[in-house]
Amino acid sequence: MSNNPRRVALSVINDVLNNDAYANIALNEKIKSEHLTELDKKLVTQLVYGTISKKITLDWYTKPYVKKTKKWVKNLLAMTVYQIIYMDRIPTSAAVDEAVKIAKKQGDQRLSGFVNGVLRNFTRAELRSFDEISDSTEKLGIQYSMPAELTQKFVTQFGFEKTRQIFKSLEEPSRASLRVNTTLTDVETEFNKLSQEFDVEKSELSSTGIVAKTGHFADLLDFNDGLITIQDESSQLVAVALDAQPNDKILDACAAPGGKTVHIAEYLSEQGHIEALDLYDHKLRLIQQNAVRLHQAEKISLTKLDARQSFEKFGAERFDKILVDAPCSGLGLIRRKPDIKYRKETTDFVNLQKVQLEILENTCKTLVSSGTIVYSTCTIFDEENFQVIEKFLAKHPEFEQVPLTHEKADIIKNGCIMLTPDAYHTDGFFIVKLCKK
Ligand SMILES: C[S@@+](CC[C@H](N)C(=O)[O-])C[C@H]1O[C@@H](n2cnc3c(N)ncnc32)[C@H](O)[C@@H]1O
Repeated sequence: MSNNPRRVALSVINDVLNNDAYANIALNEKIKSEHLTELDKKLVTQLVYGTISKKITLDWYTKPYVKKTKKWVKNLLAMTVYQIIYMDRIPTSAAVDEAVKIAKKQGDQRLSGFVNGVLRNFTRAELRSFDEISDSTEKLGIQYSMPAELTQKFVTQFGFEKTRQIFKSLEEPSRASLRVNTTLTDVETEFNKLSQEFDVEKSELSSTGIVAKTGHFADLLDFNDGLITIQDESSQLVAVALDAQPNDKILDACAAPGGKTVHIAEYLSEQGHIEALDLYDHKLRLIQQNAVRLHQAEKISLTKLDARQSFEKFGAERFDKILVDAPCSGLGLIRRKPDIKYRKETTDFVNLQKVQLEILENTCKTLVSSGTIVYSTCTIFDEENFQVIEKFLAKHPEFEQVPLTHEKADIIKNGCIMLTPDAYHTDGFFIVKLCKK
């Protein structure tokens, strides 16, 4: 018998919002372990991502009726209000009845009465208007479900209007972004093939990129055979910036799951080589899987190593090029991973910057003279981007910045690629290139 999809969704939402689980991992595990029909799997996915991404807004809607209650009850109310407001095909009465049943089963008679009362009050009243909120920054945060501290951070760096544009674009569904492995096929051939089945477009940003509004590309034969891979258009610009030459020896300091490692490898001949590092065995295995699938495994060595030990491991002047695709807050990924915005560690910019600088500091000693470092992050905040580079260059006069260029001039800021998620509907992303004199 199939399990109740709302109960399954609530347990994932509780794990993510109350116990800091990652939404994608918690959801995948639950979907695998519970008996659900294909239709229910879709419903669970929508309830989980919809409720998590709009949690602050949803709580605000029921706030007048809820003084204090348990966290899971608040999550249940939010998930139900999400269905009532955003899912036209679910009748309000069905959403409320299901919530009351869950409250009775997971709590008791009193809690189910409370849930029933709140939801009846909510459905009887007119939907609150955001115009009730007088402070414009607070209003923006509540309207787009962004925590207050983070909203303030966006407004401080980008200004009010740009922040609104970014938040608005984060509400739109993510697109699927593919990269063609040009060592095995060409963009035209893949584009024509994919066009027969999907509504695809060529990427505006990456010459080897193809984008689609929807589609399950990981099930395709060409994905399995390594002719195409899934990679955001922004990430596709990193290997291009590194400009690997066929015989280069390259250090990929923070490599897992290896999306950029395999892309760089595609530029190398048999004489070229990449040392790919990461902290965890299970993550190194992901690089290996990618490398095998894209037919690049012979050019890549995997080492479990803290990149801050690169010099001790590899010695001086060992690499022609280095990629530091640094561990970061990931705040450029909110559209695809909405739970990121609620994580405490994502706004610990001091500690993140410290680690980012330490990685650059150590790896740079392994670079040959005239060698280049590309530093990239999937975040758009200065602390993890421009400030890191300013501090690094201030301490290392032997390095200088190499300005990056792109035919879309609006993605270049101070010689770096800086993609905000609203501009081309990509992840938020940053790339800078440095050269050792
Ligand atoms: C942004 S992700 C890299 C994504 C990867 N370059 C790609 O394109 O698929 C950062 C990676 O750095 C790893 N990492 C974090 N701290 C590290 C360190 N001190 N040394 C090496 N790797 C580290 C993380 O485990 C994570 O896999």
